[in-house]
Amino acid sequence: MPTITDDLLRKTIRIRPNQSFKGTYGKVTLVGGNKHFGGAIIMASSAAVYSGAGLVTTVSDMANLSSLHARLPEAMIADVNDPKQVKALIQPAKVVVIGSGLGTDAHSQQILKEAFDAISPKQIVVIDGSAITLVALKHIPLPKAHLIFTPHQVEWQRLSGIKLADQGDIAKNQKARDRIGGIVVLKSHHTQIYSDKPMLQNPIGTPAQATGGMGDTLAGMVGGFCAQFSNSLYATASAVYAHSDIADHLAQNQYVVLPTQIISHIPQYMKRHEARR
Ligand SMILES: NC(=O)C1=CN([C@@H]2O[C@H](COP(=O)(O)OP(=O)(O)OC[C@H]3O[C@@H](n4cnc5c(N)ncnc54)[C@H](O)[C@@H]3O)[C@@H](O)[C@H]2O)[C@@H](O)CC1
Ligand SMILES: Nc1ncnc2c1ncn2[C@@H]1O[C@H](COP(=O)(O)OP(=O)(O)O)[C@@H](O)[C@H]1O
Ligand SMILES: [Mg+2]
Repeated sequence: MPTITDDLLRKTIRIRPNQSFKGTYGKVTLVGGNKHFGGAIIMASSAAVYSGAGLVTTVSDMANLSSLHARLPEAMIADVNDPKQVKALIQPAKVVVIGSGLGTDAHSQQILKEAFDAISPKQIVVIDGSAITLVALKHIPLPKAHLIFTPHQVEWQRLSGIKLADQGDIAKNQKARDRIGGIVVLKSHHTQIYSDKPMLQNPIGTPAQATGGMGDTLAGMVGGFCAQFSNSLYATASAVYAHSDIADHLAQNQYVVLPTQIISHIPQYMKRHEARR
């Protein structure tokens, strides 16, 4: 079973060419954050910006407008309750991250459907949190695109039908991924990444990461890495590894590692692990 090492980061994180501009590094649109879960979409959006995405737009409930602007002035924001804006901001994105803090009520369901309708086949779509739950429980059809699912174990149980106790069975998980398609980041204390290639195992990470918002942060990182680096599987695996490696480092001196602390360390970490000249 292949394990991810920091070699993969050096192959994935390219040196930025001098002749480049924000457009070179990909547009990411994030959709999520209802009135109660604003923090989730703020963390995901911050993780995308701090991972180096060229242009980040957050489509969220307007209740989150001032907190998002105050914490992350780099991001643009649009109203998730305006279907025209949802469509207009999804269409030009290279990567769409959807679901972090979206919620699962009827209104969230409507937003997810509108967002999926706006997606086109060349786009990369990171499906996280509430979006996974809605797809699984409300049978919302998936868009035709390059899909990356980031379920925790309960979300994977909902999506795949595989009970938590059986999720140690790699063949079973692989079979479910083959049925669903795309890339599946099955998050746990040792996250596994399923795709049409052999499963990639993340060998690192710490229980200091077991705190709310940790997965929202990973979803934003996956979005940011996929916006910039050409191989989506390697970009995803690199984001997973970097997320855990930063956490491991901080956990040497901390009982718990906060998602926002991981976010603030991403730019320095990426510099230390970029491709060698
Ligand atoms: N600050 C925020 O705004 C936050 C918002 N969040 C959002 O809240 C929404 C619901 O997500 P949740 O994951 O809380 O709710 P879910 O209903 O999807 O699943 C969580 C439930 O499963 C249980 N569980 C058992 N084993 C687990 C495992 N291995 N991993 C994870 N959960 C396990 C948990 O204890 C909990 O009862 C998502 O949209 C998410 O993005 C959360 O990320 C928390 C932080
Ligand atoms: N014990 C642990 N060891 C390593 N990583 C962990 C541990 N517990 C949680 N994590 C990581 O934290 C994240 C939790 O994701 P998730 O449950 O979706 O969080 P949230 O939705 O609250 O943001 C995943 O990336 C998971 O791998
Ligand atoms: Mg989550």
